[in-house]
Amino acid sequence: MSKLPRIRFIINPVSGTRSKVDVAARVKLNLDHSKHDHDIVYTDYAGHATELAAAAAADGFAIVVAVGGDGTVNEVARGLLHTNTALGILPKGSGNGLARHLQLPLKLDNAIKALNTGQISEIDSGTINDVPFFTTSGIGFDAYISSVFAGNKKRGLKTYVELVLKEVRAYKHLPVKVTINSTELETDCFVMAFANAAQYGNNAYIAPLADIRDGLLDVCLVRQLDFVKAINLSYCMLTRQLANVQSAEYFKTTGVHVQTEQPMMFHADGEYKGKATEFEVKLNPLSLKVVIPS
Ligand SMILES: Nc1ncnc2c1ncn2[C@@H]1O[C@H](COP(=O)(O)OP(=O)(O)OP(=O)(O)O)[C@@H](O)[C@H]1O
Repeated sequence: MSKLPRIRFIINPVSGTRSKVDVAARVKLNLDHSKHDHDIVYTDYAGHATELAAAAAADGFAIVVAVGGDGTVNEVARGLLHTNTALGILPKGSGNGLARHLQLPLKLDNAIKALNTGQISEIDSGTINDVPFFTTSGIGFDAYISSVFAGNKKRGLKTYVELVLKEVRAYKHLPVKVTINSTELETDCFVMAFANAAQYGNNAYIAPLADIRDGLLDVCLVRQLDFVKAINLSYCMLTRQLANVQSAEYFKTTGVHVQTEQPMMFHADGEYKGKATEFEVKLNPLSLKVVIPS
């Protein structure tokens, strides 16, 4: 029997904005079969990828590759947390936040080839109310946008930008009580982002200084937003700069507690997760192995 390290590809057949390519055929063509054995499985329903990934980890697979968007990456990564099995990514979504942060190739053939020569590294992960995230989570406007985006049949960056521009004027900040680095803060909150990676995806940098291996969350708080601040913040996000202090404030911390009077929406890696009046956000240092380009 072959003793080669094994790779499992988990394909979400419903993810991606691009035309449906035959991933199995491209894997056959580009994977170095002298280095790895592989198999390919497909998800049948939302949440299935976590079960498939956890089963692969328990079975001793060296690498499990998420083939899909950030939702699929999140589900696969959850199944691999605190195991010896590393996460690989063939990015097929519209944002591809973790793939971009880790500087993985975005083109399918190149992403497969990168697995042949990649090295294993460890990254932090976070939880918001016990829901794991790997790039960002957040409460307020960005969660509201993910809730609207989730019900939108059209995907992609253009749809997303149109949606943000349409909703940003109507959305209202809410009062929150935040405990961060032992300091209590009573403030308005338009959006509070908890960043493990620097970007949401699509090279939109909500926390330009975030380091995915530093054991810390980068918190970005936007208390209120008007038109001028929105322009400043958007410009800074797209040029990877910190926004001025009138627009946004940044904190580094191992955890955050937030209490609100009115229920606020929250998201994990861009997936809407519901509403709550209390949020416990935590960081789990070096809790996930990943394959990165060597
Ligand atoms: N077989 C399936 N049928 C229906 N939904 C699925 C299936 N497999 C996975 N899903 C769900 O599909 C959702 C979307 O997946 P994903 O985020 O990877 O793709 P995407 O939405 O096209 O990408 P992006 O979020 O980058 O735009 C996930 O929430 C996942 O739970």
